[in-house]
Amino acid sequence: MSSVSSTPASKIARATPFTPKRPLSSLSSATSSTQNLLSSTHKRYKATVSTESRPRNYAKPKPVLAPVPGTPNKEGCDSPRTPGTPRSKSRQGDDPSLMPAMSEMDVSNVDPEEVLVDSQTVEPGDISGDMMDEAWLRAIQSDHGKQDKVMVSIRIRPSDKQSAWVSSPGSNSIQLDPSHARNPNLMSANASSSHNAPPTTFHFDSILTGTPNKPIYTTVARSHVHAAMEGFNAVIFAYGQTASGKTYTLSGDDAEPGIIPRSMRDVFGFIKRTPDREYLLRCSYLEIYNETIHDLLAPPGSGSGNQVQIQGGNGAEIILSPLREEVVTSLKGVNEVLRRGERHRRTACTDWNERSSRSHSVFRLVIESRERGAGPPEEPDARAPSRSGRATPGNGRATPGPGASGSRLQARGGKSVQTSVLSLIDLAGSEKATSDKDRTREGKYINTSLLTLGSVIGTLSENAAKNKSDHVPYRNSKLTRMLQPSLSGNARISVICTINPDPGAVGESTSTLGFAKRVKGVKLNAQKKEILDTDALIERYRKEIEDLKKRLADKEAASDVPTRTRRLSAQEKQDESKAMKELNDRIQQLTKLILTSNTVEEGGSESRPVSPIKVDFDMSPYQLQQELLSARLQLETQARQILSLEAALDQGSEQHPVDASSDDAKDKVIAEQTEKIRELENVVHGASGEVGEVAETIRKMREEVEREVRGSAEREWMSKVEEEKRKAEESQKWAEEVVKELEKEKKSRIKLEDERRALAAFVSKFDSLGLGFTLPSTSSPSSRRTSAASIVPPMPSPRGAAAAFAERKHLRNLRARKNQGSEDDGKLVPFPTGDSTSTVTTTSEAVTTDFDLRLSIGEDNSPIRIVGDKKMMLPSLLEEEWGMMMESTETGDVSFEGDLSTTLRVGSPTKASGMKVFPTARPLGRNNFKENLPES
Ligand SMILES: Nc1ncnc2c1ncn2[C@@H]1O[C@H](COP(=O)(O)OP(=O)(O)OP(=O)(O)O)[C@@H](O)[C@H]1O
Repeated sequence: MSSVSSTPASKIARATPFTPKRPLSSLSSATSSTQNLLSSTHKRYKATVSTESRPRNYAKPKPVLAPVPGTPNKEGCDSPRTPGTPRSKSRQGDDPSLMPAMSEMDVSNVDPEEVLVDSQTVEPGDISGDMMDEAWLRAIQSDHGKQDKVMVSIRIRPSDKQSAWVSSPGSNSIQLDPSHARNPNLMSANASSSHNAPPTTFHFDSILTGTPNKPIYTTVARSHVHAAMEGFNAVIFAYGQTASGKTYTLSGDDAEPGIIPRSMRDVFGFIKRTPDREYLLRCSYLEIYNETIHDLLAPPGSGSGNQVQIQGGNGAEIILSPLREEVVTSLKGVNEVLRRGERHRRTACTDWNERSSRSHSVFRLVIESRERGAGPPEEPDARAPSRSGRATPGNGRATPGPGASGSRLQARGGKSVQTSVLSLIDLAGSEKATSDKDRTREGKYINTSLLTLGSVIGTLSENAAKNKSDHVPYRNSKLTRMLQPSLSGNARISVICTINPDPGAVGESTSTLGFAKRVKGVKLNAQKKEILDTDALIERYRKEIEDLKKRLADKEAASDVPTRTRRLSAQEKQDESKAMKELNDRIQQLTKLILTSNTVEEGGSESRPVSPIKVDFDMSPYQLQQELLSARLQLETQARQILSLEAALDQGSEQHPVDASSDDAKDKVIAEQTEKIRELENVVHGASGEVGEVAETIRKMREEVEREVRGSAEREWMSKVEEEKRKAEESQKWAEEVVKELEKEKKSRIKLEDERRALAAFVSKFDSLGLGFTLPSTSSPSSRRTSAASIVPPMPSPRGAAAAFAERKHLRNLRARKNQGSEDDGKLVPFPTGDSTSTVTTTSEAVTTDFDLRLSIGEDNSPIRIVGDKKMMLPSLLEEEWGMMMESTETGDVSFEGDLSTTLRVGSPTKASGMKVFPTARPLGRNNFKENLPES
């Protein structure tokens, strides 16, 4: 065993503001024991050397160690100052960039979804250069939530004097050097204690020494920071007499950053290593000065004068209002908040500490996290009252209190949101009365609140040790009231008790170690806090109901002893009826949520709802089915909620057994709730009946629609068939008539042909007898007209009768045309101009008798002119058969006017080949015929 001694002064020089101005009386040489203690403590948590642990520049040794409280040294304080008005205008004006009002990151000004931090957004510079010891990480992670004890560590401040305390290297115990057993300070400390002989040996989780802050962080804080990141509330605080090194441990300085800056770096490191979650980080900074809570980040001139009130809560949760919270997304942001808060902290030069904390300061980080890649946020129910949180003045938005009961981050896609609070607390140090009036007054407040903390811890530890439930006086100070949720169990707690090893401080050190010992006895039961979305909540309710039913059954089976036999104190009765009221409120709230859902008619005084579904008869059967499905789901949800209400009611009775004096009131509450449940059941049954009716209506409607559809389709098809039949009959009739006409036509043609043949035979007979005569040449109409005028009895000539016959026929036709033409004159449709001459295609196959000329010019029936060698054609035949108009040209060609669709037949296919057909540039007007026709 070796004595705990000082650290060499050359190794403890640090930058301001923590460097006291008072010179050290002497700087003794270092003893190896301190180093040994340190190394022995930390070898269990080996981590690779970080940049922060590299050797510092210790070239400028500075006196840093303050005297023990028993030896005030007034010369040390150049000008004692009271930081009574820390946020005076002049201070605010120092650096406009640090003015809180300017911060854009006030939680009430930002959209939480926009400021989430995840592994991708963390800057490399924001995380510690340390390589994580994987084994260590696994060990602490498996331990999360299991620890039911406070972690207590002792940090011995380096001293230039002979230490009064000894500790074996590698041991976690500390013992008072026997030579100091009769130390007057120890005796005076003992006098105020109820113990006969003060204990002089103590065992803790770790005994730490030395100047470096990194091993301190690794040993006492890292596991708790990780627990907070995993969803558990965590509290780390430093306790000890003034000038023993609490602020140095928590905040440190530029050369040796303390627990707060290191834990913030670790937070970002943790996020970097957790790629499957996203985080919302908010921090606040406050202090308790003379039993008043002040917001260190509040903007200047805020209405409440920066004072914060503790509101409501049943102890499990408290709400601080108004408290500014700032969203942080980087280490830089956190450091800025820290700097701003520290500027406003109340420190003063005291007899023992150049920069003594005159208040308890609390730095809080609210951590909300959610699995990444969840669906869109669930629509918050606007009608649902806020379950917790406070209204931020001026904007009406809720901000959760330190109990972190309200979540800014929305649960979504069945994924829960984890919420936890990491609180890092630098307590003011206990101190003796000083010559300064203000300091003495502050000291009184500090000591009172520390005493209350001590007695709260003492009661808690005793309750745990003796399985008692004695009243805990949390409300006796602001500090204990604020720490109530954590101290009553729902947090992982690590306490660092700092002591001054000087013989002159043995009394205070013993007292600190006694406090540390009591803290060790406090039992914890930290629970993760999760906020669930609807799907997850329903699932959770279902499990909870099953669990509760099982527990109830077990209990009933295990004991017949009634649970309501316990005797309660007045305070406990009050607490219980309050708890019952809260339960009642919660049930009412849930009831309201159910009743204000769409199933209830707005403003209806009756609890029975109207039809949960308004049947829209324009909906398709499919839509109606969907409606029915959603109604069924709604019904199931209501049924589950009723079950959970029943379970909550059962749980309430189980957790808060009532004594005889308040039975009536509680029975009344239970009767009210039972009545409400009955009403809800009516609602559900009513809804069920309605759903049945709706289903029947839908079924009938569907049948009707199907009948209707089938009927109308059949009718439509029948009318179509009728129509087709009618058309077919008409076509048949028409075809029959056409056939009849054709036959008639055929008969008349045969008759005509016979007549023609007979006539031709007669004419040739007539000619063969030499009775015919020859007409003069009729190459042109004019010449024909001349010939007609000077007509002389014709002389019989060979084929003269035939020619005469043809001529007569021609003239007859022309006359007929002429008569008709007088009606049609000017109505002829002109030929499209510009058409080129087309060669008539002939079908040489038609060699036997006739061949077809298929005219392919245009689609209309415009007249055409056929030009060809007269000799090659049988004009008379053309004229006779098809009514083509023949006209002689000067070249001796003949032209025919006819119909485009006409099929021309000529007697000699070979001769007709090469005949040209082309559209006339100008239609042949009737007048031409009139002029050219000989008078009959
Ligand atoms: N482990 C340490 N190594 C080197 N210097 C230390 C150490 N602990 C404390 N000091 C120095 O001792 C002085 C007092 O420390 P500190 O201000 O942290 O004490 P405190 O407990 O916070 O006091 P108070 O309760 O009055 O605020 C400071 O100058 C600080 O730098």
